[in-house]
Amino acid sequence: MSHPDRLAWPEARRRAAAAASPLGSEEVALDQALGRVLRRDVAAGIDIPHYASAAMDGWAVAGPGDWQLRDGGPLRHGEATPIVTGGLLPAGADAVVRSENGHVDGDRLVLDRPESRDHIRPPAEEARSGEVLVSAGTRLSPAHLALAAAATADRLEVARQPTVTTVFTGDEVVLAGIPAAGQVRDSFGATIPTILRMLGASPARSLRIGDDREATVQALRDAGTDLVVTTGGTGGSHADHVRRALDDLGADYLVPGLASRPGGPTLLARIPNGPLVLGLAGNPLAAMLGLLSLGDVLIAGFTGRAVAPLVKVPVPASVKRHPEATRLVPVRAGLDEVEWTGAAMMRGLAAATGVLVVPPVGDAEVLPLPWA
Ligand SMILES: Nc1nc2c(c(=O)[nH]1)N[C@H]1C(S)=C(S)[C@@H](COP(=O)(O)OP(=O)(O)OC[C@H]3O[C@@H](n4cnc5c(N)ncnc54)[C@H](O)[C@@H]3O)O[C@H]1N2
Ligand code: MOO
Repeated sequence: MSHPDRLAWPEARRRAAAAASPLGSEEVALDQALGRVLRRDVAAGIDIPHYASAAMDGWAVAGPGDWQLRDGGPLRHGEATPIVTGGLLPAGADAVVRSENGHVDGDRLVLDRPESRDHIRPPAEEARSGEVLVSAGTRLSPAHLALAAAATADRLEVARQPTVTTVFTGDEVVLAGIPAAGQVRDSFGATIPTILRMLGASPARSLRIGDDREATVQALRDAGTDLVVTTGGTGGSHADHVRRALDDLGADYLVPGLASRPGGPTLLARIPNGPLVLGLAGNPLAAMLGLLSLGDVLIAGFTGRAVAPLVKVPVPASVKRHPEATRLVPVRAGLDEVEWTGAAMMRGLAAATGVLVVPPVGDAEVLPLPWA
């Protein structure tokens, strides 16, 4: 069994970010692309907008008022025609008068108040045909999809998502009802696959195993997915088998442990000719923060997603540093540390909107929560 050195948090994140390479891509319809990582730039297929239109309901006019009303264009100097927002501006029009700023008198349009602007949306105001509007590497939001539709895209080339097996260990874990003394209710079955999906992976299978070396070896060896995420069993006790099983399988440790509090036992390893394994501690807060620390950048590597640098902030006076380890501190919006942040507690993280990453020296960084 290995006796791992714990890596500094930023170095562990760098190793996790470099651990996987993009898996390849597939084409999906726009309405299937939310949350996927774009692999080919989306360029405007036409000028956006591609015709001059009215920005307000009212009349398209040519020249200064008053105007002779007519039904449709083209307009000559001194003529006007009704138009609605988004309507094609008739040839000859040089402005739109809003309906509330003019009135019709017989066959004339009379201006009641001068307009401060022309209320015309000119062609190509937003983008020129061919201009790149969404870059490869972007995780697609609803706004990106609406923009891609305006750019006339029908299908998008997106990254294949890494498949994940989750392996939850622990003889003492129960799934329902009142746990007996010595048992705990499961914190992970309903949450970790969902978080993995939020981070851009495709959870394929969940297994539950007892504290058993052979069962752990088998679960890791037979997973058949790009990634395996385990919980519990990362320690050195007689009941902890994740490291022993990885050693049995000849795994290489990319992150043997993390110099963080909590989440110290978090590991990342590669099984030869097999999956990457992200081993999370059993303590619920430690597991969640280990997953957010390394899982996000790891999945970004599998999908080619660009990772934005974390926002740096001074360490608030109220937040204590740890002399050797990076503290992972659940905080509210104003960077106030929440209560109940013991490694086995969930009450603090449930109240938090982010995690402050507090190194032994230097500025802190803010790790966003994917659900906040
Ligand atoms: N002698 C030492 N003991 C411990 C050390 C140490 O350095 N020396 N490290 C502590 C730290 S830090 C952590 S974190 C844990 C790591 O534990 P494991 O990853 O081996 O996890 P387990 O021992 O299996 O479980 C720990 C804890 O978590 C509970 N658990 C496990 N699964 C679930 C689940 N699905 N839902 C809710 N809670 C779960 C489990 O019942 C234990 O209470 O080790 C410390 N000990
Ligand atoms: O690393 Mo443990 O995570 O503090 O409970």
